[in-house]
Amino acid sequence: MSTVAAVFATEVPWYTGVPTKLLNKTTLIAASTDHLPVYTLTFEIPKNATFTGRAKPHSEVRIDMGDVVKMVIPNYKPKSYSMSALRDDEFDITLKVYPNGRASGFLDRLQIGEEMNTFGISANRSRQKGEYVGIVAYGVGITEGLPIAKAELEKGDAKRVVLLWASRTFDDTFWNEDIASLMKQYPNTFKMVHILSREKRDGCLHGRVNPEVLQHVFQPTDSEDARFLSVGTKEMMRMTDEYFASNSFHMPKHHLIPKM
Ligand SMILES: Cc1cc2nc3c(=O)[nH]c(=O)nc-3n(C[C@H](O)[C@H](O)[C@H](O)COP(=O)(O)OP(=O)(O)OC[C@H]3O[C@@H](n4cnc5c(N)ncnc54)[C@H](O)[C@@H]3O)c2cc1C
Repeated sequence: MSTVAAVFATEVPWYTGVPTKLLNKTTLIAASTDHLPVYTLTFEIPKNATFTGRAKPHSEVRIDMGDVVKMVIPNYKPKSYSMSALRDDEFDITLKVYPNGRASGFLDRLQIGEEMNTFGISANRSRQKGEYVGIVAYGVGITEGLPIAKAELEKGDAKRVVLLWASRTFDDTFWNEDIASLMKQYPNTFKMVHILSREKRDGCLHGRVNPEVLQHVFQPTDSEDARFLSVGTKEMMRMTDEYFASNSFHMPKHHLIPKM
């Protein structure tokens, strides 16, 4: 074998990731007949790991820019998960486990102390500044929505950050203490709105997200300065862009973090 062929034969593809140990599993919503379970998995950040190609170190994942972690599911493929928290030596992902879900099922079965391959990847986004930030999170999309809302509040240039979270019922929500503490910390800047499709509850909107709901929830003083983000399935995000456009917030002009 020539030297070049030998190098190619041994080179590990960039999307293989590096072994990453599961340290902890926290239940946010327990499995029941009515609710799919949601867990936070805490992993140790691999030390002295080398990343090539588009893979990047976990410590360089920019939660505020929509970067994600790729969880390499054996005999399947790398699947995207938002990093819900990043600390010096650890990171979290928060996931909903779907019935027969290939990736979420594997992650659910991973035992504390076991390793799986993971890597960080850039979402290739830039941020548009604006005094008004509106975020719509659909279901488990809050795993990206809340950390970005928090990051926007910490940056300090937004005068208002409004987060609309669409869930089936209030029992499908989690992180309510984190949300309450953000409301306490930023009483004049942060506003949280829940919309529930299958429950009527005081203090929450009822129904599905539509242009009228968005107009009611997001009321920037200066519409030119308004920036929005929606987090959900591709179809939900495309639909939300259309709703915003019908309210005169045309995308990508009003995207908070448009793709470059
Ligand atoms: C950029 C990005 C970030 C993401 N971040 C997160 C995250 O932080 N947490 C998280 O839990 N997931 C996240 N996801 C979704 C995740 O990548 C997987 O798609 C999800 O875990 C389902 O994969 P699965 O293989 O378990 O399910 P599959 O085997 O693909 O599907 C199993 C069943 O579940 C249903 N299903 C799958 N996905 C959804 C869905 N989103 N809503 C409703 N039903 C569904 C399918 O229709 C099917 O019936 C993210 C996706 C992207 C693109």
